[in-house]
Amino acid sequence: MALHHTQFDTIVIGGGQAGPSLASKLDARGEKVAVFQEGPFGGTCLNDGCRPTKALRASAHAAHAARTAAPYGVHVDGVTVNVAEAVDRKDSIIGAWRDGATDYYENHETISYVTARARLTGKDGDNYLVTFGDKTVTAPRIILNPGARSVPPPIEGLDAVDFLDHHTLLDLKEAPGHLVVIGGSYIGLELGQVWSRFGSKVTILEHGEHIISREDTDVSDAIAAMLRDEGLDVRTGVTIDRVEADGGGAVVVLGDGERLSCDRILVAAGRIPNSDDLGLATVGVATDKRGYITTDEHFLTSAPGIFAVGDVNGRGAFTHTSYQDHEILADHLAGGDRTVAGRIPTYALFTDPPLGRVGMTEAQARAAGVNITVSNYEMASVTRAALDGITPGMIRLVVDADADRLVGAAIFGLHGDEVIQALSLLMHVDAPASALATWLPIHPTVAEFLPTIYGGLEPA
Ligand SMILES: Cc1cc2nc3c(=O)[nH]c(=O)nc-3n(C[C@H](O)[C@H](O)[C@H](O)COP(=O)(O)OP(=O)(O)OC[C@H]3O[C@@H](n4cnc5c(N)ncnc54)[C@H](O)[C@@H]3O)c2cc1C
Ligand SMILES: NC(=O)c1ccc[n+]([C@@H]2O[C@H](COP(=O)([O-])OP(=O)(O)OC[C@H]3O[C@@H](n4cnc5c(N)ncnc54)[C@H](O)[C@@H]3O)[C@@H](O)[C@H]2O)c1
Repeated sequence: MALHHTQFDTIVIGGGQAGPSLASKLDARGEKVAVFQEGPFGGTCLNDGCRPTKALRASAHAAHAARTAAPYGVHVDGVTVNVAEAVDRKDSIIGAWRDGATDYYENHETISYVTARARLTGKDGDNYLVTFGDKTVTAPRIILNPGARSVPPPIEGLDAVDFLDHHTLLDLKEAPGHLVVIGGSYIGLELGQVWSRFGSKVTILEHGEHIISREDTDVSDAIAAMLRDEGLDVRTGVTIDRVEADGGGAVVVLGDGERLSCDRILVAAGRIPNSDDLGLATVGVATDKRGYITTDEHFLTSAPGIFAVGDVNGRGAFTHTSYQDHEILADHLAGGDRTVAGRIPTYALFTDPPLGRVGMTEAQARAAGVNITVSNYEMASVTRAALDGITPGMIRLVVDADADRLVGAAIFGLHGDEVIQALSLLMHVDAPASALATWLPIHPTVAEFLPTIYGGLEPA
């Protein structure tokens, strides 16, 4: 920790995926900047989110590839997973990144990087007061990047058992015999599949009618089918009545009376913004009814000079949206004209194979009154998928027929997280959807089928 001043030009509260990079840019412009970060450098993404989960996903992929190698003429006997070694691998990759960045910020000659929880405590003239421990520092500009946190749903008895979340699950040294996952969305599906491949029996309990419910229902159902084929017990429309402690494990009692005995429970039932303990009321920063800080298209809150970036502003819940928030705000503070208006949503669900998404679902486009044409294609008919032997999935293009513009796409299957980005770029540069018809992709790749799929558009 190095507090170089007590009066700053900018104070960043929360070291998520936007704050430290903003601090570096403002520091490079000669500003006096402080960053307050509670917990390890790198926030959720680096420590218990995107990256450690993908490191373990890679171990799970290796196990799955070995177990299913026989049809390729490759015979691997007795595949076992040493979870402790997979976790060590994850820790060594993440630790190297975290240690390097921590060292950089903690020993920075001009940026004050402080490992502490900070709160807004009022205003003195043009300066906001920021308190940590028994100290107070001040600045006329505040950037809030405190992220979000997972919360357990209100299920009777859940608090009485030692349930896991995405943080504690990542450090298990052995796969639980039976892992029950509450919530069938990003976290539950990705981590449920990883632990199934590590050897756990996995049951996913989703109370909605479909898993990953923001997607078109046939896409959700295709993902559920893929997971069930792999041996996961994926249940939808489930009500959990209560949880009972049972020795070291638990019994999950469902609404229909079924009693599911399990060794551990993973709670993956949603996240809320970390806006409740920032002292927002002391300075007049408004939130919506779900606790997201309301901002304009430059991330300015209702208080002059206070900006909110990352998950806490409700304009995205991904590392790439938070990182882009930093780019937009840095540009704005330097007098540029970038805004968040018109940002096209894009993300992936990292099951294996993954779902890549951009723009609207078919259902959303229809609800928005767009005159759509739609084309669907089975991944099993894609040459590369057949060659690689990874055939679950589908590709969907949704086009505004009047404007000749792609309004959304879903690619569930091999390389879906990468191929979708060609379509995301097409939308970003506002190119005609018909450009796909004359595009020259590489053979044999998944993307090479996009012109063919474009040719199959029909009114929907
Ligand atoms: C299991 C999991 C997997 C994920 N996988 C992906 C993925 O594959 N791809 C993707 O794009 N996104 C993924 N996400 C989402 C992604 O992690 C977040 O959207 C991303 O980290 C952006 O967060 P942020 O910048 O808002 O802040 P965060 O990264 O959440 O960091 C905020 C930091 O601020 C600190 N803080 C909070 N309040 C204070 C305070 N008062 N004082 C000081 N410090 C404070 C917090 O302790 C935290 O360390 C995943 C999330 C989880 C949980
Ligand atoms: N691939 C990625 O980029 C990635 C990966 C992980 C997390 N994230 C981010 O983290 C956020 C949170 O992810 P998440 O999966 O925890 O939450 P989510 O909000 O996406 O989904 C929570 C799920 O839990 C279900 N649920 C809630 N209460 C339940 C109950 N009592 N019983 C059964 N089911 C219940 C909901 O119906 C929903 O399907 C996401 O919005 C995403 O932005 C992103």
